[in-house]
Amino acid sequence: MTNMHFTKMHGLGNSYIYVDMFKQTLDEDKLAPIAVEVADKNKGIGSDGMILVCPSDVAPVKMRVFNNDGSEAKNCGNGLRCVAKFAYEHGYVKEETFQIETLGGLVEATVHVTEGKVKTVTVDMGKPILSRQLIPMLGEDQNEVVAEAFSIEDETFHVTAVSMGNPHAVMFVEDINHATVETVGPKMEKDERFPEWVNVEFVEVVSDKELHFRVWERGSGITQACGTGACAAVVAAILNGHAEKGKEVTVHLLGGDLGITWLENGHVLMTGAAEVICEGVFERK
Ligand SMILES: N[C@@H](CCC[C@H](N)C(=O)O)C(=O)O
Repeated sequence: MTNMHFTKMHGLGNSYIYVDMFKQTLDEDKLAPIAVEVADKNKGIGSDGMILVCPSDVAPVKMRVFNNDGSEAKNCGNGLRCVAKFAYEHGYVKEETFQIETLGGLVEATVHVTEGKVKTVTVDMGKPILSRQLIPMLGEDQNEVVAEAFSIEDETFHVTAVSMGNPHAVMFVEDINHATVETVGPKMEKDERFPEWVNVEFVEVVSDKELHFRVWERGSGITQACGTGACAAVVAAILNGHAEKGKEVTVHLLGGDLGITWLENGHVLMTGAAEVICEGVFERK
């Protein structure tokens, strides 16, 4: 039996088990099974996955993200805000603006602190990747995939593909309350046209400043929120003429709101909450 110290945190209800790798080690080949184990709501702690807060050679801290099926992702928006809070409140960084290494590259986080506690975090998520090959998505070779017809069984959807370090397929719907997240989500997630699978987002445009959002996450299914997905949704909204670059868009997710701006310099800024739920020790067999 090995005991693993953890902190459960969430960003708008998108919860992960955070493990402080500054203070403990886990075998590399055990990471995927541990993520599945801790995420289990009946026999584990219950979460959308596991996030390792690790030392880095190129930044004060590095994030590694595992979905609740054990697959590793290159990025996680809600995770980045929680890692920023964790690193700042544990004294691994002293500045309020610092870099975080992800498998998708470096991002910059700014923590907003009240009475010594981080309440919200702004992350410069970098530039979205729009090239079909880099999403990656198969199909006729045009550089960007904007409102491309995509048939599943006898239904046709219009997909805009955006990578925020991880792949997203965004679709605009008339009424978010009737979005077919549970049925279309898993089919599109593992469709062979997405060789690395994909996060699937359903978005209702309220105005050029407001979107409603639901997600089927690759490797985790329905979650309350997806930070990278919300960034992808705003980029897709702008590419489809529903919103404007340089102006903040409020994205309403099941678990709360995110403020997202696709800046004129190409970077995407995301601001939202990060919260601790509990800390404890997980007894591993
Ligand atoms: N919840 C996340 C994204 C987590 C990874 C994703 N499921 C993937 O496999 O790419 C977020 O807040 O961005």
